[in-house]
Amino acid sequence: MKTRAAVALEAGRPLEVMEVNLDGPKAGEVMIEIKATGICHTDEFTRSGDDPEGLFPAILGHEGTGVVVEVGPDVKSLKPGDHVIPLYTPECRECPSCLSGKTNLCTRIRATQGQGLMPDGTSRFSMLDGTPIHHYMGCSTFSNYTVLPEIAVAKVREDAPFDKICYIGCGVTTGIGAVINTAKVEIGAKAVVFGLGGIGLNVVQGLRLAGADMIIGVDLNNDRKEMAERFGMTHFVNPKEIDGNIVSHIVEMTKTPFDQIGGADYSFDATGSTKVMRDALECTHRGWGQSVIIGVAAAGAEISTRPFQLVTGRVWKGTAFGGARGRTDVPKIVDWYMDGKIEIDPMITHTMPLDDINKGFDLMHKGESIRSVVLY
Ligand SMILES: NC(=O)C1=CN([C@@H]2O[C@H](COP(=O)(O)OP(=O)(O)OC[C@H]3O[C@@H](n4cnc5c(N)ncnc54)[C@H](O)[C@@H]3O)[C@@H](O)[C@H]2O)C=CC1
Ligand SMILES: N[C@@H](CCC(=O)N[C@@H](CSC=O)C(=O)NCC(=O)O)C(=O)O
Ligand SMILES: [Zn+2]
Ligand SMILES: [Zn+2]
Repeated sequence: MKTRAAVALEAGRPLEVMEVNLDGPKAGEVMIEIKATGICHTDEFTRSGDDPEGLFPAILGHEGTGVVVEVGPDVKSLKPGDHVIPLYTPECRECPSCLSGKTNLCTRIRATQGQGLMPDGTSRFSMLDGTPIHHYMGCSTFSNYTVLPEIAVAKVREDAPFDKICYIGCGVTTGIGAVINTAKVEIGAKAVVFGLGGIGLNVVQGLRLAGADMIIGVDLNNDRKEMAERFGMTHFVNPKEIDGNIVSHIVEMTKTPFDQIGGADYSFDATGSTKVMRDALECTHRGWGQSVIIGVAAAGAEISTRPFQLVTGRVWKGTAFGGARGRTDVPKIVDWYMDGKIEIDPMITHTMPLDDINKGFDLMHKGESIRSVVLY
C-alpha cells in the first residue's frame, strides 16, 4: 500500500512529506494507523546528524499512538481495532534481559532495530522508485501507517485520547519512570532536574508523585519556570543568572542547619549536555547522591568527573524509556492519566498536521514549545 510520511532524506535537512510504499506485516508483525505523534528531542538528535547510529533515508518518530489495522501470521496478543502505543523499547518477556528482572532493555530485536530494519533484516518502507527507507527506533511514527513487531506494541484502553497519550510513548514514561523505576526516589527527598523541556517536566511531575520535598529545576530558559512550577517544581535556577557555579549554588541551597555538607539526594540530566551531566553528578550529596543521565549526547561526546566523586559515594546511572517495561507499564501509565494521577495536556503546547511537521522542529529550536504533536 501507499502511505504519507515525513522522510529524513539526509542528515541536517528538513523532513520531506511524501507518499511512500509500505509492505504489509509479516509473521509476528502488525500494521498500525498512527493517529498522533509527538516530536521528541531525540528525533532532532538523529535528524541533525548527531546520532552515531543515524541512518538515511529514514522515517523518524517514536512517540506515537494509533489503531491496529492488520496483523501478520502468528500474532496472538493484538487484533485489528486495538488501540496501541508503539514501543522503541520492546518487551518480549523471553530474552535473557527480560527474564533477568534487572532491566527493561529487551535485547530480542535490538540488532536489527539499530540498523533501521525489521527483525527479518528487511524494511517495510520504500520510496516510490523502490529505494528502501530505514525504520527508526523500530517505530517510524512520522508515517501515517507503520509496521511494528508485536513485542514492540503496548495495547491500551480505547477511551484514552490519541492526541494526548501519544506522549506516553516516550516523554511521559521516560521522565516519570526515571524517578520511580531508575532512581526509586523516596518521600521527602531533595532533587534537582537539569533541563525543563518535554522530558524534564515529566521528571518534575514524577518527583511530585514520589513525594519529594525539594524539587529544584535548572534551565537556561526562564520561560520554563511557570510550567515547571505547575508540575511541582519548588525552586528555579537559571545558571546564567547566578554568581559562581551551579554546583556550589545547589549545594548551598540544599544545606540545612543539621546538615552543613549539602547536596541533592537525586539529580537528573534532561539536557543531553555532557557538561551538565558532570554538574548534575557533582551537586549530589556526598555518601549517597544519585545522578541519573536521561539526555542523549552527540556522537563522540564523553562524560568525565574526578573518580573521587564516586569514591565518596555518589552514584552515576542512566535510563532508557524510564526503565519501563513497555507492554506491562505503558497501559498502567495511560490509566494514571485517565484517573487524573498525572497531567499531560498543558505540556502539549502545539499541534499541527503532518505537512507542517518541520514547524514543530523550529518551535523546539526556538525553545517555544514543550511538546508539539502531529495529528494525522
Ligand atoms: N534516555 C531516554 O530514554 C530519553 C532521552 N531523551 C533525551 O532527553 C533530552 C531532553 O529531551 P526533551 O526534553 O525532549 O528536549 P527539550 O528540547 O524539550 O528540552 C531540553 C531543555 O534543556 C534545556 N537546556 C539545554 N541546555 C541546558 C543547559 N546547559 N543547562 C540547563 N538547561 C539546558 C533547554 O532550555 C530545554 O528546556 C534529549 O537529549 C533527548 O534526546 C528523550 C527521551 C527519552
Ligand atoms: N540511535 C538510537 C536513538 C538514540 C537513543 O539513544 N535512544 C534511546 C532513547 S531516547 C528516546 O527518546 C534509547 O534508549 N534507544 C534504544 C536503544 O536500545 O538504544 C536508536 O536508534 O534508538
Ligand atoms: Zn523520545
Ligand atoms: Zn526481551
